[in-house]
Amino acid sequence: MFTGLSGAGKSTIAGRLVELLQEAGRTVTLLDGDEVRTHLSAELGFSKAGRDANVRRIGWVAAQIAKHGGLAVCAPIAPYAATRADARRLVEEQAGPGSFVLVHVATSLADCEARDRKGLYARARRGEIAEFTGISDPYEEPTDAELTIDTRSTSAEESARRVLAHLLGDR
Ligand SMILES: Nc1ncnc2c1ncn2[C@@H]1O[C@H](COP(=O)(O)OS(=O)(=O)O)[C@@H](OP(=O)(O)O)[C@H]1O
Ligand SMILES: Nc1ncnc2c1ncn2[C@@H]1O[C@H](COP(=O)(O)OP(=O)(O)O)[C@@H](O)[C@H]1O
Repeated sequence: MFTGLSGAGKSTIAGRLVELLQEAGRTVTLLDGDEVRTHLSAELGFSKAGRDANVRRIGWVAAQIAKHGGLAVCAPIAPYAATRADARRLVEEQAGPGSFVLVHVATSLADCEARDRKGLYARARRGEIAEFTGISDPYEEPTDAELTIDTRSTSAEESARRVLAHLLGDR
């Protein structure tokens, strides 16, 4: 599971990771934040309860996939440590210790805001989006990530290859 602020680079790195896994002959399911919000969590908002339910659903689906030997790559913001821990527990209960890998895409708020690819930070600063992660809603930095990625010094390609190496056991 990737975690990080909006615009940190989760989807970009996760998308490339999926391609690399497929090239390595692995079957992989991508549970991207935006797609999950459209298909699995359409009725949920961005309150703490909404986010928790969303991330637990992702964890549950990933656990089912992992249980049957598949690989799920997930890329939600997942701002709450306890909820990420729930997802970890759900997956490890089904697929064993070490089967859940947390990747913190640790792009700073200042950098995400400078990119502001979707214009969401500007809207959040104007008060047009309530409860926006990093602006008016919390992001709890992980202390239990298996990998931490600094996108200032690591390209998306290199980041995806680092995660791939970790997943394929080349640690
Ligand atoms: N209030 C608020 N806060 C944060 N993000 C918001 C909000 N409203 C809409 N969006 C858009 O929703 C995307 C994040 O959804 P997630 O499902 O990943 O969030 S969470 O894990 O449930 O917290 C996020 O997408 P990414 O930019 O890809 O992370 C935003 O585009
Ligand atoms: N080193 C990097 N790794 C990942 N994305 C990067 C990097 N440098 C710049 N970017 C850009 O940052 C943006 C990240 O957007 P996205 O992947 O949708 O983030 P998220 O899914 O975390 O919201 C993209 O436009 C991407 O091209």
